[in-house]
Amino acid sequence: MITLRGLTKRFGDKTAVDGLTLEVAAGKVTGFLGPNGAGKSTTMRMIVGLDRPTAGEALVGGRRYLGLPRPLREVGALLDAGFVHPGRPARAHLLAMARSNGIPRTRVDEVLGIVGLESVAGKRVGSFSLGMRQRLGIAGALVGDPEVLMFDEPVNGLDPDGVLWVRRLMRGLAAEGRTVFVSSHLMSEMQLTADRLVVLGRGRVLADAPIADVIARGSGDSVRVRSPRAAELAARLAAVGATVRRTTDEELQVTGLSVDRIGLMAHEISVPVLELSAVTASLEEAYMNLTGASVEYGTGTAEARR
Ligand SMILES: Nc1ncnc2c1ncn2[C@@H]1O[C@H](COP(=O)(O)OP(=O)(O)OP(=O)(O)O)[C@@H](O)[C@H]1O
Repeated sequence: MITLRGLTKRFGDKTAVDGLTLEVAAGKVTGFLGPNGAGKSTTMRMIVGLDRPTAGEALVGGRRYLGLPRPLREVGALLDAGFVHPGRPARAHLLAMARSNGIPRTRVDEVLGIVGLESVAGKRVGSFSLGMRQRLGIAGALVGDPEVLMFDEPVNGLDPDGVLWVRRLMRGLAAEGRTVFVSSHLMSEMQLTADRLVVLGRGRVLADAPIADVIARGSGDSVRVRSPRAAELAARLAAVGATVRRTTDEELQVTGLSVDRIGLMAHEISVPVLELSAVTASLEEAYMNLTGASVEYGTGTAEARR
C-alpha cells in the first residue's frame, strides 16, 4: 500500500504537487491520470525519495522509502527508462541493482526472462530501442520481487504486442495481491487496465474512485430520448426539474432523471418514444470534463466542448 498525507512539492513559487492525501491499495491496479505538468512524475519521485517533499509525507507499506534498508525489495519503480548508463550491458545493470539490495543473481535471469530480454542481456543499453529500454526498466522494477510497483508511462515506445504484454503484467501483479500504481496519458489504456483511478490536475486530486464512478461523474448520467413530439416531452421533463437539451428536432439529452422515470412520464402524457437510452461517456470524455479547467498548456478543446 502507498499512503500519501498532505504531500506537497514546490519548485520556487510553482506548486507542482498540492497537498495530496490518498491511499493506493494492494491487489488493484490504480491508474494515475492527468494532463502534462499535473504533477504525476513529481509525486512518484517523492514516493521513492528522488524528490524531497516541501510538506507532508509519502509512505510505502507504512514506512518512508529512505528508511528502508533494502528498498528494491519493498517497492519497484519504472520512472525514467532513459536513466541507465548507455555503455552498460543490460544484465550488468540489473546485477548491480540486485547486489546493492542483497538480491540473488538468479533473480536477474528470471526477470530478464519475464520481460523477454534474455537474448540481448549482454548488449549495451545504448543500442536498445525505446521499447527495449522500457522492458529493461520494468525488469529493474521487478528484480526485488516487491509488493509495491510504480510505473510512470510504461507503454511509451512499446508496439501493440508490448502494450498488451504490459497490460497483462499489471493485471497479473495486482492479482497476486501487489499494489500497482501506474501513470498514463492513455485514457483508453487505463479503461482496460485499471480498477481505480486517481485523476490529478495542477497538483490536486480531481477524482479518486473506481473507474465506473469517474465515468459516471464526468458524464453526468445523461439519457438520450428520441420522439416525434420531443418539444412536448421536453416541457414535461423540465417541469419536474430535469435539465433538457434539444439536440435535434426529434432528440433530447436529459440529465437528472433515470431512463425508467423518463419512459413512465412519456407514457403518462401519451408521447411516443422511438429511442430511450442511457449515455455513458467514455473515460476519455469524463476525463476531459474533469480536467478541462486544469490543463496547463491546453489547446482549449475541453473548454470548446462545453
Ligand atoms: N525540477 C523541477 N524544477 C522546476 N519545476 C519542476 C521540476 N520538476 C517538475 N517541475 C514542474 O512541476 C510541474 C509538475 O511536473 P510533473 O513532471 O510532475 O508533471 P507530470 O504530471 O508528470 O507531467 P508529464 O505528464 O508531462 O510528465 C510542472 O509544471 C513542471 O514544470
